[in-house]
Amino acid sequence: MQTLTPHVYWAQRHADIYLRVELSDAKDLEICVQNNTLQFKAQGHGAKGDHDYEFSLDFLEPVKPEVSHRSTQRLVNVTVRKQEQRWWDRLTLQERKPLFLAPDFDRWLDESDAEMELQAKEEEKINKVSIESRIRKDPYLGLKKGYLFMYNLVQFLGFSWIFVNMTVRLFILGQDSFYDTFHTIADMMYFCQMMAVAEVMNPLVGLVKTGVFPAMIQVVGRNVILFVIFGSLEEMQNKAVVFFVFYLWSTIEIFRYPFYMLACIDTDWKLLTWLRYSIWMPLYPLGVLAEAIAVIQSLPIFDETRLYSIPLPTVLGSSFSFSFTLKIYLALMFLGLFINFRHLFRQRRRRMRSRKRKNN
Ligand SMILES: CCCCCCCCCCCCC[C@@H](O)CC(=O)SCCNC(=O)CCNC(=O)[C@H](O)C(C)(C)COP(=O)(O)OP(=O)(O)OC[C@H]1O[C@@H](n2cnc3c(N)ncnc32)[C@H](O)[C@@H]1OP(=O)(O)O
Repeated sequence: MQTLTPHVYWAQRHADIYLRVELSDAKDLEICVQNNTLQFKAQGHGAKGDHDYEFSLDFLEPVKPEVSHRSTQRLVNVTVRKQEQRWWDRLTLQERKPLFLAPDFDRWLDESDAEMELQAKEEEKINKVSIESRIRKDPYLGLKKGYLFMYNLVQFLGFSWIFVNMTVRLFILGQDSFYDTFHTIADMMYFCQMMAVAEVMNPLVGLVKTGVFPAMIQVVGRNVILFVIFGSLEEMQNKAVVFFVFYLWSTIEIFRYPFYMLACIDTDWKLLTWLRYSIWMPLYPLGVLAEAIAVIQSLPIFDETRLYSIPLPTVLGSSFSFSFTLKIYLALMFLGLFINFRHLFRQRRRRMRSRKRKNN
């Protein structure tokens, strides 16, 4: 039988050379690398029909002696590993390309595309390792996510009940609904705000990756208003300010808690994420303003009733009024507003940046 040369197509990556030999039903394959030269011999059906086909290639740079190959009905794929991972200017030592050799455009990449492919593979590998190690490191991950999901669900239901109840009452009763908000809503608000103490505990025990201090400002700030100002002064309970404070609190929470619920199941709804990280901008200052009005309205009542006043020895006066503490607290509220506004702004920027990165 006459010995002929098959058509050979090639492509490269930083670590490998790929050869596609156009030979169908190839048998008696002999493929090896000796002295940096690939020797290929096989019998099969090529351009000139059934024959023995062979070729050899002197590589431009050193390759590893092991060769892997896989033959299909239509062709033989040969992979040769480069000794050093780097891009070659051409395949063969001789500058003139052998006539039987051509680029494999199905696998062809230029150097920068191959670099990007390599980078993507590396990133995929790193992600896989980090996911695997996270799963391996934390056997309670499912339990933690389950707890957080349930916590957020309960809070979402609580605040939704408050929000819907207040909205319906506003539509039916108009401004009259302002004055008995406390009596209809307070029990549920007590429940939700007592539960919210978990929001300080969660980052403390490492359940969520966020600062303890902003959560503490938020929870302490609201609970002072709810339990000390509204809860202990009956005179405050039928004031319109209760409506505004409760309405502003619940408006953010009906978006924040479902956002967290979705985060627990690794889901992200664009609109919800945008709302969670945007509507605090008008709501937070308005909330602090409403809370400050409540504190200011309570000052004369504390002075009158002497509630929580500390009796002093007669030389120092009769007693230390709680309203003095509240005046200091008023200043702290605006400091708290500044700290949390900055915190929320950073969270928003971080979140939007990571979203942009994901989209690119
Ligand atoms: C030391 C005591 C000082 C006392 C000083 C008193 C000063 C008083 C100042 C009072 C000011 C308070 C005013 C306030 O009451 C007014 C209002 O509320 S008005 C209504 C508008 N309000 C808001 O918009 C604020 C809402 N609240 C919050 O956003 C949070 O409470 C806050 C702590 C401010 C910020 O939340 P966080 O730090 O957790 O940020 P993120 O939401 O971005 O979360 C970070 C990552 O953690 C994950 N996470 C957090 N919580 C959960 C959860 N429950 N379940 C699951 N996952 C959670 C979240 O997914 C983020 O993960 P990733 O980074 O992967 O995205």
